[in-house]
Amino acid sequence: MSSEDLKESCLIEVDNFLRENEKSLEDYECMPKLKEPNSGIFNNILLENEFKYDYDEMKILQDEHVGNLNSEQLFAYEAIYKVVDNGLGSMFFVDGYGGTGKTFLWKTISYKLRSKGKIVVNVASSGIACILLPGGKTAHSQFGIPLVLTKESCCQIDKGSKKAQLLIMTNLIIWDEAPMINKWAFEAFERTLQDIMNGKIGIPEDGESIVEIPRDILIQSSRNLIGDIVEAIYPNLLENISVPDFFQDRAILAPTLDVVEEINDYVLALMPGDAKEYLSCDSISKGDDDVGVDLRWITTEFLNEIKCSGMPNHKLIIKVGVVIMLLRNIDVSSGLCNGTRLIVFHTGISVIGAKIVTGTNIGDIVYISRMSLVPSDANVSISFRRRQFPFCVCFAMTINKSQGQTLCHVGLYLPRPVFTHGQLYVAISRVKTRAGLKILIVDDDGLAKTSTVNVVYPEVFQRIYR
Ligand SMILES: Nc1ncnc2c1ncn2[C@@H]1O[C@H](COP(=O)(O)OP(=O)(O)OP(=O)(O)O)[C@@H](O)[C@H]1O
Repeated sequence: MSSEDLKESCLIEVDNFLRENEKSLEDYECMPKLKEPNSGIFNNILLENEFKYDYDEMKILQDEHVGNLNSEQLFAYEAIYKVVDNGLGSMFFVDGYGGTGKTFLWKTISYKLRSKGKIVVNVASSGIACILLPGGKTAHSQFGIPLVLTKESCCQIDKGSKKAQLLIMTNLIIWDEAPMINKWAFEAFERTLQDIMNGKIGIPEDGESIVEIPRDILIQSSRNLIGDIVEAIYPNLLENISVPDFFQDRAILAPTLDVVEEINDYVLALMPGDAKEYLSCDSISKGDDDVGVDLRWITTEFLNEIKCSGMPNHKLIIKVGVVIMLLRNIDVSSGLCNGTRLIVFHTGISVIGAKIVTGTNIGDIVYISRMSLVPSDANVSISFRRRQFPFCVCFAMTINKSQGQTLCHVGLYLPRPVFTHGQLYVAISRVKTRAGLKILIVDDDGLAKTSTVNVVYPEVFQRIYR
């Protein structure tokens, strides 16, 4: 092969990789171009990718899946397909507890429509859920939803852009884990759709009620509240610690980060072995002097104190055997995404060795190094960077972080009620069986209660499969 041909082959290969991620060499001025550029249909890679599906293969998959649908899945499948096929335009909210086959339904509908040459855009609110959808992406990346949202936000989709063309031609949008995203994200997306398509869908939904929790699910509390919930979910911790997979299917959920940290510190202290401490290196983002804050007051110690959602703490303490959760999408194709849980087996100076225990790559061994992270939390008004391992300890996790996980034992600890629509539903639907669910609700005096404020339907408890 001549060096010219070799160069062309390399460029084709690079172009193919870029196309898988909805870019091409044409998007980069500095890159050499292909001799015969692949302009594709409509000169739009997003549409090109949607029309790449092999109709016969989709038909086979569709037949396989439809034949297996249970009656409830079939009902939803037929209702949705009828509306899409007739171009009627509608919105469906498909409600189902964890593991009852929602993703299976999305797949079936996607195969069916794709086998007919229709376009289905599959998104999920979290990275961990989107890898389970055929051709899935996070809602943020697919719709250009801003990381920092306000009431007036719009998505970063320009009229006439490739993304706008795709949305105009789309027959169905499937949004998995929808309740777990800030409502401003939907409002931003709706505004954007109105802008590029002149349409309006959906009506506001809201509601709040007191939900009485059945006795068999409640934890009878002593005065050691955290000890009680830990014992309910991680019984006889010291004896069971060496049992393979003991931690794999268990987690305690709580509404806020401070409570989650308290539980994690408690369990960490119970575990045998030497604790290793990893400190981050924090710095103000360069050139970010427009925040209206006198930067002379922002000391390193001040930055170190900042704790926010989606960001590891300045001080990370772990031991061998500890369960951790990734806080960034590192390599989605290898199952290393935001929300993946792992168990630490090596605590090196610059790398942490861990085994994946959730998602698509269970059992894989990975080594994680430090990375530079910036907060995406809208409540953090200072732009700063933190160089730290991109994970947190996760015997307990926030309800929001638990989306996409299906577990055998879930402890829900509510020292204060859930605070956003759908949160209690998400927490409870993480568990596979009613027997695996334990809830501890605490009043202002630290005493166990039997009810909590909620914004979903009480029937949820009657229909968890036993
Ligand atoms: N009708 C079906 N026939 C065969 N297998 C099914 C069917 N429905 C679901 N499953 C299987 O059950 C398991 C759980 O289903 P699925 O992942 O679709 O649930 P889910 O409701 O999306 O869960 P979660 O809320 O946790 O995301 C999967 O392995 C799926 O393949």
